[in-house]
Amino acid sequence: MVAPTLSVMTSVTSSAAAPAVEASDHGTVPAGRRSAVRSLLRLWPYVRPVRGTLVAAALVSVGGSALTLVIPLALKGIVDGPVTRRDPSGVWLGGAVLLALGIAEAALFGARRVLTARPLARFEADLRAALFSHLQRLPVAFHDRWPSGQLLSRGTADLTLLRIFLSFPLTFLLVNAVTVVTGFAILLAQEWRLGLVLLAPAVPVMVMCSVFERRFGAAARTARDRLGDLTTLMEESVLGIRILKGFGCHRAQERAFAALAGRLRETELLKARLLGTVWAVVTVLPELAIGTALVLGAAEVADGTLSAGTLVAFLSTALALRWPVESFGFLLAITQDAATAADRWFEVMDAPPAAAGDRPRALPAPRPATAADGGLRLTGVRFRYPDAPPDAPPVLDGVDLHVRPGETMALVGATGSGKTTLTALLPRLLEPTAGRITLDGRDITALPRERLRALVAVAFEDPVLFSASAGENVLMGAPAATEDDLLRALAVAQAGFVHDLPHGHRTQVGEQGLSLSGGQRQRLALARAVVGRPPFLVLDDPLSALDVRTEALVEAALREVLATTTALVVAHRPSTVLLADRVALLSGGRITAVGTHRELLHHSEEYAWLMSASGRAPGRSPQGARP
Ligand SMILES: Nc1ncnc2c1ncn2[C@@H]1O[C@H](COP(=O)(O)OP(=O)(O)OP(=O)(O)O)[C@@H](O)[C@H]1O
Repeated sequence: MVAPTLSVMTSVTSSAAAPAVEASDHGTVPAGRRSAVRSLLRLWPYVRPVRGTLVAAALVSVGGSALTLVIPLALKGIVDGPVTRRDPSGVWLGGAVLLALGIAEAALFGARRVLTARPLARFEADLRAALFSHLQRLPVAFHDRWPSGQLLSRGTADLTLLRIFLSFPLTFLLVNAVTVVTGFAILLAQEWRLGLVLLAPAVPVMVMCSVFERRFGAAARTARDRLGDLTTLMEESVLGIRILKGFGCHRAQERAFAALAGRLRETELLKARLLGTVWAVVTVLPELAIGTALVLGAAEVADGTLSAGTLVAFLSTALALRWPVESFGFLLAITQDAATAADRWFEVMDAPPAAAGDRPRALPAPRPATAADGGLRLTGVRFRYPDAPPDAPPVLDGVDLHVRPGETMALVGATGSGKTTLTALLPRLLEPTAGRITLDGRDITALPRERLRALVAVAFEDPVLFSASAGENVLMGAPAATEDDLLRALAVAQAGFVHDLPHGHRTQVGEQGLSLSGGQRQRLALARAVVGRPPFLVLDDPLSALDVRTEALVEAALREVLATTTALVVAHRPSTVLLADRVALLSGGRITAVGTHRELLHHSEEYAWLMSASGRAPGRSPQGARP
């Protein structure tokens, strides 16, 4: 069994080698070829249910922005009318109209927020639920490859970013575009020469925005991936706190954290610099244009070719357009962040889930089941981990094994010989690269997964418990089981300690069962495996964490359970081997010997060595057991 290890150092060194803007390992589309619009459009199926609300919010915002543009026109009317005529009541009336327009504008923008809050919270929740459910269906090989922090950040911060994008930047990208086009039409209609002066910066601003979009997109991707690495490191540090403290590694961990956080900071600063540059350009160029228009317009008013009211209205409109224009840089930045978040979400969602039934590759033609097919049979099973080095031999290389109906077979092999890997093939947590596994003559790939997992129960060497009550943890093995089944399973696994907990089996056992001892967790995991009375039982060294007295008690109870099932039990010690009717020796990726414990002791030097405490190696190395 390969225990989960801290991947901190790996992630730190891999990131250290990375350039300032690099691609992640996890299916990143190179920034140059990526289109933010295409990435965001892929979200359409999830946006569709809230499209009505978004359109309504956009219309309300357009209404608000239209009022923003109407206010300068009302101002022109007041300046050219009551102010020029020195009519106080007209000025008061004009002021009241301006106030009403201002209140209506604020009300419309407020309404947009109210309209979007609830549907967008639902949109975010739907994406999160879809990701979670997909993660549950992805094969173990996927989870072996992906660091947990990368998945956590994609299911949390990235989705919040997408909701924020839909609630504000998306609407304002559209609304501001409409406002700017309309505003310039009004400006050109009022005084076309001054309007052209204001339009002059449009070309350099557009070029700048396109360069910015590309570079910011790459930086946004790097930042989100680095945030994922940081999340992984934090999660591992919290889960592995006992090891870190026990080995005094917390300083090294802090250094690793500081290095990763420093790299994330660098990327965020790069983003800020890019945003600062584009913001400066889209602010300064229009300001210069407005200044130039002011000077030229004042000269025209002095010449009498332009009314003062028109100049006031023109400049008010130009000033009203400042924010929509300036905000483009900032809105583009959020759009890039959101497109990156969408890419990262789809990278997980695009990973194919484990097949529900048949394996896609061709199976040998089925033949009628015979009595000899009963029990558990592995024929020519090969397995290689997808991330193993290309020159590494397969972990399993032609395993042939038959566990007869009702028999208990112990599986013995040197450490690293592939015992845990073999047990993971039976409930299809891993898929063989070649070969066939049958249960009572039925190919496991032809069984629906739920059916297969009801037939085969597994207790792994590393007993994982969840943040739930002790009883709920056991009943995960058979949700339909009754209280009597639960009590029987607890008795079989010698888990009577549960009754002494403050609330009996309803006591919460804490995150990952860390409030329990290793032996207690192992007994609960054993109870979980036997609670559903499975016809096939796979136990990976079920007695390893028990003291000698409890081991004897569990053994006695296990004998009763094993008598009623077909079982494969990974064993490291003679006491566990003695639970079995026969023993299979796994060596060099194959089953090299099968027989009773006594027979193998006599006929297999490697087996005798494995079972002895002498430490004297046989003629060949048992480690990996390859010549
Ligand atoms: N996810 C993985 N990716 C690549 N190689 C792996 C992976 N998991 C295990 N291995 C390798 O497969 C081999 C078999 O591992 P496995 O855990 O099945 O051995 P084992 O016989 O159960 O060992 P032990 O007795 O120590 O529990 C080992 O060399 C291990 O390094």
